[in-house]
Amino acid sequence: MPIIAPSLLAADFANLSNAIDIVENSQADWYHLDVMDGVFVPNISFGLPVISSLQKHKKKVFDVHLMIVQPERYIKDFKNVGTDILTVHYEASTHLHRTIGAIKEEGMKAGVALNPHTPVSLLKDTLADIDLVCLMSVNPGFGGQKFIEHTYNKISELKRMAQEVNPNLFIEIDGGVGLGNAKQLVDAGANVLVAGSSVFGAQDPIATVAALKNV
Ligand SMILES: O=C(CO)[C@H](O)[C@H](O)COP(=O)(O)O
Ligand SMILES: [Fe+2]
Repeated sequence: MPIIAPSLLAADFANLSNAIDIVENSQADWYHLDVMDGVFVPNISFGLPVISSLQKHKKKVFDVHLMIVQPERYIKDFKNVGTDILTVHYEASTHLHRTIGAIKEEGMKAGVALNPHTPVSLLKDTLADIDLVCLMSVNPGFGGQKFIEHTYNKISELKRMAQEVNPNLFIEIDGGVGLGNAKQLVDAGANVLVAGSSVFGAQDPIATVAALKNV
C-alpha cells in the first residue's frame, strides 16, 4: 500500500484544524507541507510559524517540501518545528551532498525533489545517501495543476536505479495525483503519493484518502 501524504496547500488556511482532523482521522500517513519563498517558485505559501502551530496538534509525520533558495540555511529551524522528513530541491542546492548530510545530522530523513525538467540520472552519485526522492509531476509553485505524463518514465528509471543502491528509497510523486492515476503510479514504482486538491477538494476527503490508500 502506498504512503498517502495529503498536501495542506489545498486546505482552507482559515480552518487548518479541520485539515488536521482529516489527516489524523483518515488512513493518511504523512502531512505534506509545501513551503514556498516567492523566489525559487513564483508563489509564497507558509513557513515556520504556521508549521510550529500545527506541530502542537499532530501525531503523524511531517513531510516538508522546501521550494526555497538556499534551503541549507533553515535545516535546524525546520527540525525545531517537528519536521520528520526534509526535502530540498536539487535545483536549489549547490552543495547537495553536504545538505543531505546536514539534514541527517539533525535526525531527520533527507529528501531531494526534482523539477519535471531535471533527469533522475543526476542523482546517480547521491542516491545511496538519500531517504526520499520527490518527483515533481507538475511545475512547482501551485496546487491543482495537470499531471505531467512523462513522470511514469522517470519513476521506472528511478526504481531501477534504487534497486541497486537503495531498495528502501521512498519514491514520492507530487502534483496532479488523484484517483485517476494513483494505481498506475504505484504500479510504476511509486510508494508515496502526495495529494492536495484531490483530497481537500473532495466531497469526502477521508473516503478519498481511503480510496487512494487502497488502489
Ligand atoms: O509541491 C506542490 C506544488 O508545488 C504540491 O505539493 C502539489 O502541487 C500538490 O497539489 P495538487 O495535488 O493539488 O497538485
Ligand atoms: Fe509538494
